Amino acid sequence: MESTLKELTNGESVLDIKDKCGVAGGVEDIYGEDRATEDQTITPWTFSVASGYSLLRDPHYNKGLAFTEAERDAHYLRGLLPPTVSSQQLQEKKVMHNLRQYQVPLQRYMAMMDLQERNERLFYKLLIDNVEELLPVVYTPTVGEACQKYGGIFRRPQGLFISLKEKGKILEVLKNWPEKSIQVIVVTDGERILGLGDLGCQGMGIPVGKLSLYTALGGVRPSVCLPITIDVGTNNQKLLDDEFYIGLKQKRATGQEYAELLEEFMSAVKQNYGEKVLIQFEDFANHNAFELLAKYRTTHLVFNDDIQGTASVVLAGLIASLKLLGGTLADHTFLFLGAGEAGTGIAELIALEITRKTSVPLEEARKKIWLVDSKGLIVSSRVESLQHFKKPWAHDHEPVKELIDAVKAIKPTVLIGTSGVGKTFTKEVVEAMASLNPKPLIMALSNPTSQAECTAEEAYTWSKGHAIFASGSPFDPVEFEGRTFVSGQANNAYVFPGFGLGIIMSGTIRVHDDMLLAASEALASEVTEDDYLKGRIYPPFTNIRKISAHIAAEVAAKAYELGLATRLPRPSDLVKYAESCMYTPLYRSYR
Ligand SMILES: O=C([O-])CC(=O)C(=O)O
Ligand SMILES: [Mg+2]
Repeated sequence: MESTLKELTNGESVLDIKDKCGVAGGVEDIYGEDRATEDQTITPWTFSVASGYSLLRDPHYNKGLAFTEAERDAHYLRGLLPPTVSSQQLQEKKVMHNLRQYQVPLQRYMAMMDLQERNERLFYKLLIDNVEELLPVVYTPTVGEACQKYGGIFRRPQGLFISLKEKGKILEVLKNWPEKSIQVIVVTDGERILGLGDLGCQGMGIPVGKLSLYTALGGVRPSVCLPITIDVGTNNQKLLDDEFYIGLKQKRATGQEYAELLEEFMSAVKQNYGEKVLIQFEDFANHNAFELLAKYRTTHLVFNDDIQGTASVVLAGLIASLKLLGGTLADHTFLFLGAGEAGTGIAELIALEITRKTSVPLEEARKKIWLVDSKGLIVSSRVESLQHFKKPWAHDHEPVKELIDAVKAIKPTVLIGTSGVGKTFTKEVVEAMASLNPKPLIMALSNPTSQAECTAEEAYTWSKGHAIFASGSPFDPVEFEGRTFVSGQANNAYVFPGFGLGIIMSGTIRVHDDMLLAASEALASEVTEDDYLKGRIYPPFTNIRKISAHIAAEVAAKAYELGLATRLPRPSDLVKYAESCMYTPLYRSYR
């Protein structure tokens, strides 16, 4: 029988044939056991109740000193713990105290990662209760440094690594992951980590960090989150020469080889987890980011955080800022430094919002938006040589090389930095913005802090306290002439956790741009009078779970309206429903 099959298959695998005949086990066969033939291997999963030593070593269930007397008896923990029984609150106090002893941010990051590996609920309790203090530790800016040094500080693997070595076996690799039910994947190929460039396999810090925010900020259960790094090599010579580098030591695969691996990955994910797993692309280089989004947005539930998430957050800040600046979006003129994923993604969403609010056609709306890239202002005479995602922004104007000259020529009311290059909003640029506008809106979005186009202090002092400022990475409040300015953090972290929750809770199968607009409106409406008085156009992160519930509700409402939601009937109160879906990190009692 087997030899007949092999003859019949002409060398193709039995799985291929099964696929073609449409008899594959498909998504229901999550272990691949039905579809495997006798000569194919499957994973021998076992499930058992954790107890004793293994319970203490299981981060999902470990509670450390918080195991009660009864639990210590029932779960064979006697003697494995010292006599004292602590509350989670006391544990939290202790860990926060210990963390604050570390002066070096990277040590805090490592301590937090160790905690996540040791006691997951305590990790999330800390992150949720101390979000303003800990966000810069597990996320930008520290996560950037962690990725740069990832090999050196590597202890235990986190997430799933899919490299060129796994070509042809990606489905099996997915089955190696211990959780079977996955709702969100954040995936990177490490080619453009924040504004730090190609960090190859060490980009893993980003999916891990983003997903910890999915849980802490958006309330998505940790067990349904899967961080993935696709390793196709790196062109970063420093890493290739680094003996501690953890990735493939080869130059990046490109072209067909790259596309095939990604195609196998996308198919395997859908096959293994079904239609409703959200795949968030993160920190891919421009060319791949745009292509992957265009290629998969009609067949998969995909979301590019750098193009779409950043756009939604920045648009929210712009909508909110109208209370301070006056006018409508269509009355403003926007100038970007940087015409990559973030720049063009934001530009497109601003134009879309203008068309939704007015009768202005998209082509006209785009004319209010100008972009500068490394070669200068994007103008129509350059159109032939422009990458396709820049072409819509090539307006009629004479060539301008420098940003400062573009500011003087275009006279923007809003200046947005998405260049990935630090210190590019010079004193001259900020002063020019301030001379053109009573309240210049300046956003320095590049991450981490070292790549910010200018600092909060520079924006306020150079504009003599007139600028409204927001940045991608956080800055401390700034004192200027007796006033305290608190800047907002225009980071996609405001939106993606709530956005993802909205999609998951409604069973939405595709991302639609109108859902991004809904998220922007929801976030903008959370800015209070008190925030405006301090000069901020984003709410503080302290209330982020409440904000995420609102974003989730608005995104879900839009999905239902568009007929893209599959969870029926639609809950009548979506905010309440979102809140009820959210993970809480309090310990549970064990029977
Ligand atoms: O990770 C962040 O802080 C924001 C982001 O997506 C990026 O800079 O690529
Ligand atoms: Mg990113």
